[in-house]
Formats: sequence, C-alpha cells, structure tokens
Amino acid sequence: MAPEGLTMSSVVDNGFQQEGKASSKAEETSLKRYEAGGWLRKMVGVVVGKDLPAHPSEDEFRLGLRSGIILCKVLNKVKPHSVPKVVEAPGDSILIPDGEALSAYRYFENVRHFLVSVKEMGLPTFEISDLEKGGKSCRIVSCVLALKTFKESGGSVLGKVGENQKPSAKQFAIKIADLFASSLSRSSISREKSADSLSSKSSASGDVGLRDFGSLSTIVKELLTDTMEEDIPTIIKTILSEVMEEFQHRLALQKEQVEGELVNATSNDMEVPEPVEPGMDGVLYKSDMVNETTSTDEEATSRKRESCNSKKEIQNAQFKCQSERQQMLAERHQRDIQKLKKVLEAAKTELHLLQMTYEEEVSNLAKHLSGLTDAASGYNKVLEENRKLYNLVQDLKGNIRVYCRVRPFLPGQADSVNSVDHLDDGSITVITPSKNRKDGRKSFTFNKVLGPSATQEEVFADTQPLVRSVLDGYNVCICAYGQTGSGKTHTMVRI
Ligand SMILES: Nc1ncnc2c1ncn2[C@@H]1O[C@H](COP(=O)(O)OP(=O)(O)OP(=O)(O)O)[C@@H](O)[C@H]1O
Repeated sequence: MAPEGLTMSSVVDNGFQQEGKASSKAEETSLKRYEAGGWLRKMVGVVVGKDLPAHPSEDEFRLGLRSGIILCKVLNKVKPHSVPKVVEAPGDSILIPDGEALSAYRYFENVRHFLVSVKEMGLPTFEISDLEKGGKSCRIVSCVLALKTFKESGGSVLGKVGENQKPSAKQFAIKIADLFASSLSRSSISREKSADSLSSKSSASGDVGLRDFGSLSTIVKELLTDTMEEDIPTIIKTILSEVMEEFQHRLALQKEQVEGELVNATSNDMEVPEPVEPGMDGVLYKSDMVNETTSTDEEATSRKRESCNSKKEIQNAQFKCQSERQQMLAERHQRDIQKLKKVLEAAKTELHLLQMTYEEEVSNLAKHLSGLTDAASGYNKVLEENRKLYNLVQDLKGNIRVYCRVRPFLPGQADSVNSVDHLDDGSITVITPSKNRKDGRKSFTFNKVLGPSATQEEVFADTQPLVRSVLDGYNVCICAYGQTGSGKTHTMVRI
C-alpha cells in the first residue's frame, strides 16, 4: 500500500523533474567519493593526504584510509582529542597494500578509536572490514560526509539513527510520504533548489538516508533497499498502479486544457481558462492520499496561481503584440489604398479631360468633313454646270465646224502662181487664172481661215476645246479634207 500522506502526483512530479538531472547510481557514488576524498585532503593537508588522490577510485579511497591515520587526524580536527593517540606510519607512506594484514598492533587501534568516537557523536559508521578488499566503500563515504556535515554545521548532532538502526519499511514509507508531500511546495523551484530542499528536509528530519533521493528511480531503489522483502511486491504494485492512474489523469487534463485553449484562441477570448480546481493548475490529486492542508500546500497553490497569472500575462502580451502588428499592417494598407484612390481619381480626371478633347476634335472634324462634303457637292454641281455650259458653248459654236488652212509654198516651188487672192479670219478668196477676172475670183467662208504662216499651236488652239468635250463624254470627230500634198497629214499629226 502507498504510505499515508504520499501523493502519487508528487511522486511523478519529483521523479520526472529529477530524471533528467540524475545521473546513474555509479556516477552519484563517484561524486560523493570525490567530495569525501577532497574534504579529507583539505583537512589533513597535502603532505599527510598525499596517498589519497583528489579523485580516488573505490580501491584508492579504501586503501588511502586503511591505516586510519587520515580518519583520526580529521576527527581530531573536527572534535579535538577524540583520538588521543594516533599510531603514525614509520615511513613516508601510510598506504597499506591489499594482502598485507591490517596490523592489530599498528593501525587497528586507529580505526577502532575512530569508529567509537564517531558512533558516540551519533554519526553513521562502517565496519572495519569495509576497509578491506570487497568492503562497502559507500558506507565509509557516508561516514566521512556525515563528519563533514557535522563540521560545517558547527557540531550539531545529525541524528540518532545509524547505519545499524534502519527504520522499518512502514516508518521509511511514512518519511518518504512526508518528503513527497513537502515536494508539492517545490514544483516551481529549480531542480538544484529542489534537490537542496530535499536534502535539507531529510537532514532536518534526522533521516540521513533520505538525502540521496534524486529521482524516482533512486527513491524506489532506496525504498526497496530498506524494506522488508515480503513488502516489496505490494509496494511496487501500488506504486505502479498509482503512477499509471495519475499519468492517465494528467493526460486527460492536458487534453481538456489544450481543447480549451484552442476554443479560446478561435473565439479571440483573451482570458486563460481557470484551473479545474483553484491552486491545482488543472491537476487533481486524490483526496484519499492528501488529507491535510498544510502551509506547504498553500505555498504550492500560491505558486501555481502565480504561474497561471504569469501565463495569462504572457498570452495577453503576445495577443496584444500580434494585434498591434495587425493594426499597423491594416493602417499601412489603408494608406496605400488612399494613395491608390487618389491616383485613380487623378487618372479618371485626366481620362475625362482627354475624352472631352477627343470629342471636341471629333466634332470639329465632323464639321470640317461636313463642310468639305458640302463644298464637294457644290463643286460637283458647279463642275456639272460648268461642263454643261461649256458644251453648250461648243454647241453654240457649231456641231460642224469647218476650218481652212493654206499650205505655204514648199521649198523649190515657184511662188509666181498664187491662187489665193485674199484671206481673212473667216473667209478666203481664190483666183482662177484661166477664167476672166470676175468669174475667176471666188470667195469662201469658214469658221476660221488659217494662212500659210499659221503654226501648229494656232491650229490646236481651236481644236483643244473639242478634246475636253471628248473627256466630258461627247462624241467628236475631226477629219481633214484636201487634194494630195495639200498638208492634211502635216496638220493632223505633225507636232
Ligand atoms: N503648212 C505647211 N507648212 C510647210 N510645209 C507643209 C505644210 N503643209 C504641207 N507641207 C508640206 O507639203 C508636203 C505635202 O504635204 P502632206 O503630205 O501633208 O500632203 P497630203 O495632203 O497629206 O498629201 P496626200 O494626200 O498625198 O497624202 C509635205 O512635204 C509637207 O511637209
């Protein structure tokens, strides 16, 4: 059965917290041996303690103290005149190797006087055989450390329970329960402080053996060491069942707590959920295991409340910081949006002005185009009218026009015989020499008469309007009539 007053939650707490710190049992034993050896060397000086290394092995430690000289000298310094006469070594070395019997007449008295004095002081002792090969050096270490504590505490008696006066399993369990109960107040303290507190608590209770508890495994080992064999299965069974129950209980509570935090985070609720029970930080302890409310429990409750409040403050600070960052980001975005809005408004205004300018230009272009269209229409009308008038003029000039052109004399022709008597712009008089003068003279009228001196340009000037009438769609025919060699081809073709 679990000892009365022992809470498994405190056991689990203490065990898990100390598990990381606790080294192996061998390491702890070595550290204690080094501490004991170092203190003995310091007390007796380097000369006397030359055979005791600063970090002795188990055999070196045992052999260094085998003569009892160092032990007696140290004891006389802690408590003067405890060993009136110390048997000194004849040579430089006090090291007595294994195999050489510890001489009763030389050194036996040293160890015996030491053990008697130590026992009278109420300190834990050891057996003389522990100094022999195969002996328990840990008991020698415990004795030396107890003597060291005695010296450092100014000579107070540590307790009356010696190595040979082990408590019963029940008494041991009750003391462990007290120790575990006190650990409730140390849940928020560091491991070192926790270990020191544990040690001081043990010392104050007068139980030297409890000082070495550093982890759950150490506690169990020590508990089993000092327990009757027939009680071991029951104790282990109870411890395991309680540990499992407590572990499952804590898992359930942690799950509930995590779910609660998630719900709070989702709803932006800044408040941290209250513990299941005030001061318990969500941890429920079995009421049948803790029946009394002590000041230690109140301190633990206070610390847990402070821890809870600190957690709340941290979460509030984190939410506040995050909220401020989000607010700053939102303000920056708002400023950017305002800038973009201004730019957009300016672009809209510019676009509107541009659109108005384009509309005005398009309107002007339309007006110009309309004017051009009107002008073109008027032009066409005028042009048609002009064309009609032009051709009307041509008609008025005569649809059939007859022109007369007189060829000059060709080179080598005699100009004595000239048949043209007279010519003017519209008529020509021709002379026929074989007839009399009156009958031999005949006048002809033409639209125009061109004399021998008329050039090709003068002839074309009267023909050019007919070419325009051709382009206007009128039919025109120009032909030449005259005797051979009179100049028809020359007039029509020659440029
Ligand atoms: N106005 C003129 N000025 C100078 N020479 C001209 C003129 N008219 C005609 N001649 C010359 O008179 C000659 C005869 O002219 P052309 O051949 O044009 O006559 P034609 O009437 O066409 O003769 P045909 O009926 O035989 O064809 C040509 O040598 C030509 O150069």
